[in-house]
Amino acid sequence: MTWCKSAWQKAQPIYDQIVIMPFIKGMIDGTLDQSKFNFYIAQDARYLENFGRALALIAARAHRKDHVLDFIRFAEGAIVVESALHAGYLSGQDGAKKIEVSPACHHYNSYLISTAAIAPVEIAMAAVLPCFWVYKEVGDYIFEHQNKNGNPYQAWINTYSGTDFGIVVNKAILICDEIAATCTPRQRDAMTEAFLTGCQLEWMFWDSAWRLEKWPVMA
Ligand SMILES: Cc1ncc(C[n+]2csc(CCO)c2C)c(N)n1
Repeated sequence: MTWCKSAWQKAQPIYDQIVIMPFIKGMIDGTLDQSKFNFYIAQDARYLENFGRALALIAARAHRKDHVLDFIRFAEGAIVVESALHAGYLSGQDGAKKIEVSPACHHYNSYLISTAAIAPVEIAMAAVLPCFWVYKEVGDYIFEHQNKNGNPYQAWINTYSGTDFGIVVNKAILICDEIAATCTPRQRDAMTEAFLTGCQLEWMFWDSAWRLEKWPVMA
């Protein structure tokens, strides 16, 4: 079995808990409270900037030249393409108002940047894979079960269930399998651990938006 298939099998319990989250159910039927979605989008803007930087760091550290190029393109996608989706949802709101990063977003950003900067590069690649793969699976799941009548979250759903995004995700999966095939069992286990951590952080990101998460103590 490929590394990706076995990693996904291990992540299945996390994925199963993601698709039943109230945030996801709300996007499916279109009833998700606008304030929770706005919180999510605002946090995601802070996340995407860091994610783009993490991908650029991995590009710089990749061993194969074709992987350098792939990760440069992923980084561009994170910053440019995704920002367009965000701009659509945030239009009409005060773009200059930079919201405070939530604890879950802060934690995810720190994990991505530190892993991309100093972990062995195969672990860094595994750590960012859930950002692609979980979104593809969740996007497809929502698309299949959605209420299409005036769902305010249609643009989001179309982005992550679309074929263009599918091609990018398949590329990220293929790269991890290519790298895992060159690794020792111990390195592959470390990749799996990083992959599972990324999946947990994806769950936490949606959970924090549902709770409009705040810092437990403030100045
Ligand atoms: C918390 C969070 N995780 C993953 C994504 C999805 N995503 C963001 S950038 C990118 C790759 C390049 O387009 C992908 C798949 C998101 N938006 N927010």
